[in-house]
Amino acid sequence: MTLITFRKDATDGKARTGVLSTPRGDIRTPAFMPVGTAATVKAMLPESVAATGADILLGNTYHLMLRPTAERIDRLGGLHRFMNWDKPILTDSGGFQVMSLAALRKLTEKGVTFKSHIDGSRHEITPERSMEIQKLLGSDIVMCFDECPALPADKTRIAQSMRLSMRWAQRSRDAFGDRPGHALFGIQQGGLEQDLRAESAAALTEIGFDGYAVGGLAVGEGQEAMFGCLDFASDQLPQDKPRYLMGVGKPDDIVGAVARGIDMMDCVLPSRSGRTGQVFTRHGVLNIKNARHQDDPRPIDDACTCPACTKYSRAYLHHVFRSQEMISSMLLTWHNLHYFQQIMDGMRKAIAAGTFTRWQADFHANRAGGDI
Ligand SMILES: CNc1nc2c(CCc3ccc(C(F)(F)F)cc3)c3[nH]c(N)nc(=O)c3cc2[nH]1
Ligand SMILES: [Zn+2]
Repeated sequence: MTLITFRKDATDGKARTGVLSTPRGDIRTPAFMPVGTAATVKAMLPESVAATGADILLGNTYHLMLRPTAERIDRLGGLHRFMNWDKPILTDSGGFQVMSLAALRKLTEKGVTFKSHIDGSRHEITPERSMEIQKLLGSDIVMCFDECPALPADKTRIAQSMRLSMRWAQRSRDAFGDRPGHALFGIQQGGLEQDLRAESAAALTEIGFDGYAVGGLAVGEGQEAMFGCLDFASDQLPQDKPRYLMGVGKPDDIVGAVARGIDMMDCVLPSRSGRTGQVFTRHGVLNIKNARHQDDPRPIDDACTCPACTKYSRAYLHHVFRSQEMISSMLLTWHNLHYFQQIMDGMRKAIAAGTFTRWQADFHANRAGGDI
């Protein structure tokens, strides 16, 4: 069984481009990973997600352990078979979702107990149980079980939480065992504190992982604080392994993160906002429900090659959104995911050509207003 290998093909400043190879397929980096929370990228067929250019998608331990349960998915052949996605899947470890979704949560050294937001049943996730669930799901890239502290929090609280996550990282590593062809990623914590992030990076590097996530960000700190943290956090992590910034983000967040050494990102934004009528374009954001679109025969973006832009007018998309037709979510989600993948493709090419600085300037100039 081949291992998972990360090949860096080029760098431009702190930005990198390369390929993360797995037995289920290659992931071109920098990579954007669509969120497929409960075994589906909402409003998209798997073949449509692949057509947008996604090489990997995200699944969720928390949601799937509650319904339909990891054991049932395992009995049915694993998550890839279950959801008809044969490319790589990365699953989060569940801790973040428990803290943001579940009720009556209790955090101890052992792990987290909570009440299901679906039926009120009681559950426990520990590093060991999280590894077991992710193994039952069959995901290719497994995340350590961690605690992502809610901000704002004082430095003492951030330090205690980070040190707990580092003990859980060791337990995750021990429970993951030796699984050729599957990767385990550690998650750096430490809030916005350079010294705590350094301590976390050192602890994770000592344990040894196939990739390193920057956790604890995109939790309301704002872009300036996030970029300030990335300015030092990336360099604290091993430079020969993939770096995954969790939960990011808007197009300009993504570009700024890649410029600071990030290789992989995920965000619900393109899919979730597509369902609310928010459309991302290279000239900025528009909302299709606005009355100004109701007679507009033009496509969303005449340079976009997605089905929404090549086959439909703004007037039509306005109509089906207003009428709450399912095709609205399908077309707008497809367009947004396609657009996010176009950004990644543009960055990969620019980094390989050594023209990333110019590409960034064009990216920001294009978005500077103008009627979209
Ligand atoms: C939105 N901001 C954010 N998201 C964050 C996430 C979730 C990422 C994720 C993974 C899978 C899914 C799924 F729906 F596809 F399943 C959805 C979201 C974090 N996850 C962990 N483990 N540690 C963190 O410290 C952390 C920080 C995060 N900031
Ligand atoms: Zn489009």
